[in-house]
Amino acid sequence: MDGSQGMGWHSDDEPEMLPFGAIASVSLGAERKFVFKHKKLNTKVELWLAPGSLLVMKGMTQRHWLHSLPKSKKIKEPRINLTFRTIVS
Ligand SMILES: O=C(O)CCC(=O)C(=O)O
Ligand SMILES: [Fe+2]
Repeated sequence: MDGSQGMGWHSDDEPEMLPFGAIASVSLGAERKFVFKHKKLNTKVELWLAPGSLLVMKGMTQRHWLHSLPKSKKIKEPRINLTFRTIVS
């Protein structure tokens, strides 16, 4: 997807996911901004996900933080994200 698409604020805390399991995210293609927002504190952390980068979210990250991938009209190149999660049944 290019910069016309993004992902709104959420936590990766679906019921089928292993609680507090690590989530690994590989970015390919266009560099995109990724933002964390604390659920209670007025704190944001912004980072750029470069192509080939690996982002690991683990432990209490999903409990305490939301994250989003903001849209950007400036970004015309496509990006692919591969996210690895542990699913429990
Ligand atoms: O595209 C990304 O880097 C993040 C995607 C994401 O947050 C998700 O799939 O839950
Ligand atoms: Fe997510």
